[in-house]
Amino acid sequence: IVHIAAINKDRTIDDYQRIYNKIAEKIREDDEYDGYIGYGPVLVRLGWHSSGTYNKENNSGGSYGGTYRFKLENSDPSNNGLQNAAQFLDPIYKEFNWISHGDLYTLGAVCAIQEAQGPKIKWRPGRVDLPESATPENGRLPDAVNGADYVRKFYARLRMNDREAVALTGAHCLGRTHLKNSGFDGPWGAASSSFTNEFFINLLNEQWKLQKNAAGNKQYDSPKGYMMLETDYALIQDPIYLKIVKEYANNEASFFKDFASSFQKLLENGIDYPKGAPEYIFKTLDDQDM
Ligand code: HEM
Ligand SMILES: CCOC(=O)c1cnc2ccccc2c1N
Repeated sequence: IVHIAAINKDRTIDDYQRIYNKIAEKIREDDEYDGYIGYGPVLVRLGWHSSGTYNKENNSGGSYGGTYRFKLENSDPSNNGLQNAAQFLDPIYKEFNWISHGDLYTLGAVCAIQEAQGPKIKWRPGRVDLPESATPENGRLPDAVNGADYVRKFYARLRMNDREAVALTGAHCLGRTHLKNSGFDGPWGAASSSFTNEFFINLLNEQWKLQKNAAGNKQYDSPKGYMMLETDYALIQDPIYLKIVKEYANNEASFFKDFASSFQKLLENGIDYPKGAPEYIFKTLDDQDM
């Protein structure tokens, strides 16, 4: 399968910055969502899940076709809760319906990370809405009740190495788990809407206890009300991952640099960009004194 980015010569960075600003202003406006965590984290998860269906073996799945908009994909149990992000983006799409769904989902995630004071993420337009027949089957997104071997193998399918895998999982500094969505619960009170290296610091500093939650699923809980999935905790069980976790816990700049490159790679998996294809770095609302 080959997906070539379609360059729309009529659209400039100003057009996409306008959409970015609309999303960023709406994130500020709709601040009550999920106990005042806000829409940032679930927008990041939508951008990740619409890209995480990629399979390097046959270059299938991924963000290009915007197939999350079809029932088969948005009703995948792995996508429980992402309807909130899709509904958030609906009015933005209605106002700017010249953008493809794949570009919108990924732009929303980049916006959410940058507005959460995370790193600048380079973003390239050109994804094209594909028909429903292009929708990947359910089951391509990762399960949370697994160890390091599973995590390494899963990320390899997305062409990610150990550093990229650890960096990407650092996005779990944002938001929380919801029993009704995934059968996991927490963190309590501590869920954050700022993008930092706190996830790695927590992994190393908290006392973790593996226990069954109210849904009977195993997760690691700490006395201070933090939680980790088994796939999170795997990052300190595996000696290679552990070394990288320590690096990011002690050097937020290194985490930011690796996250920015890994997240762009994740969002662009499966897409061939023609030479000279435009690449944008959007200004935050703060950068624009808005
Ligand atoms: C092995 C890989 C991963 C597993 C098993 C996993 C699993 C999960 C689960 C179970 C949740 C809770 C969903 C809910 O109950 O609402 C969650 C939330 C989240 N995940 Fe992951 N995840 C993984 C990797 C990633 C990656 C690569 C990113 C982004 C780069 C990411 C970003 C997020 C965010 C931002 C949330 C919070 C969403 C919210 O607050 O609504 N995750 N993840
Ligand atoms: C910085 C405090 O948050 C955490 O340590 C943490 C850990 N794992 C997660 C896994 C999925 C979603 C949110 C998660 C989360 N917020």
